[in-house]
Amino acid sequence: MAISDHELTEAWKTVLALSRLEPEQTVTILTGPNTHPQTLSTAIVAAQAAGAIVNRLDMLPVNGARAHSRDPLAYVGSTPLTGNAAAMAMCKASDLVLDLMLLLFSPEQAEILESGTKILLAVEPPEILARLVPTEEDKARVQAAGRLIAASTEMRVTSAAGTDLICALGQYPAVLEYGFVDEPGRWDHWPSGFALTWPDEGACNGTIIVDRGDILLPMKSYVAEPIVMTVKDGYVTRMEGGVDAELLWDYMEAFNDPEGFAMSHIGWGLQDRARWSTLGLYDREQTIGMDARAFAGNFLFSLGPNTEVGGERNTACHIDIPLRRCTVALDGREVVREGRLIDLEAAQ
Ligand SMILES: O=c1ccc(O)c[nH]1
Repeated sequence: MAISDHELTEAWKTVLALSRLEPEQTVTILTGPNTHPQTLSTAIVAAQAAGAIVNRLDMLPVNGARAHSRDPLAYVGSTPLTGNAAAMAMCKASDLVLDLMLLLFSPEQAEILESGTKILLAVEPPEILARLVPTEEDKARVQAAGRLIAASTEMRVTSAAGTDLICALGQYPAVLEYGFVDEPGRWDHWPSGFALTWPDEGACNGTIIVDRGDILLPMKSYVAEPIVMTVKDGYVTRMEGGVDAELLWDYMEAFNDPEGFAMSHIGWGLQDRARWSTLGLYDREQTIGMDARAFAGNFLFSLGPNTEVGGERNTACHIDIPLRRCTVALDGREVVREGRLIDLEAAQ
């Protein structure tokens, strides 16, 4: 449902203020063919209102003839910035990049962040951006989860459906997604509201049941028949189930890359303003499904890349699978119980 330019401009002003944008700082807005015009026009107004020097860098699309999905998160790793020294120089010379195109899971994103530039991803439609404007409370909740991840050596995920997954932790940092970029060199995604990390390489084993109603992304489907995934030494080695399982496997095989079957990030949803059911009300191409990734109490796991945390696995195949009704425990301490969030701050 549409929102007004005024409402989205105010939302941008809030997010840029939370991101500590200062007068005279330089903002580069990365755009592409799928950038929403209202998101762009209101970002420009809000960034100028903050006194920033605002540039636009419009990128030509890549990978279109290789990908089997139009979702920008479906085919990752190479972007219009890959091998593009001029565009990289502009991003690195900026204090803040507003990514309205999607660089996520690319070595170029990591390289820009290393220069101290902040990157904020924002590609959801305007009404979802406005509904999920981040807050300091979101940040506090995600940070509390991140502290627990950083202090833990094991994540165990179980469910009545039969999930039983054990992941060793410690090799990789916690990645916090609370929707704004308030530190130099930080990446975040507006909208979001979840914490994640990666299992230690090769140290993730067990069974994951993707049950009825659980979500496959970028398919944007609610699974109708359970998928039984066998995880061995950090890779999904078997997928058994009905047509959902066959469709997923067929899609992943198109990449012809065994690294796409590796476990990627693992974590849980903390956003109580996001809902499991929202995805079902949108056409597939209208959203990348951030409500599905962020709804409070999900267990979100992913397959594919680990470049976000400095890993070498730059596979183009990236699958996100949020599960309901799981229990997630860190060194035995439950953070989600049967799909319901445990309030860490209250429990402390
Ligand atoms: O914000 C995001 C989006 C996709 C993903 O896999 C991780 N975080």
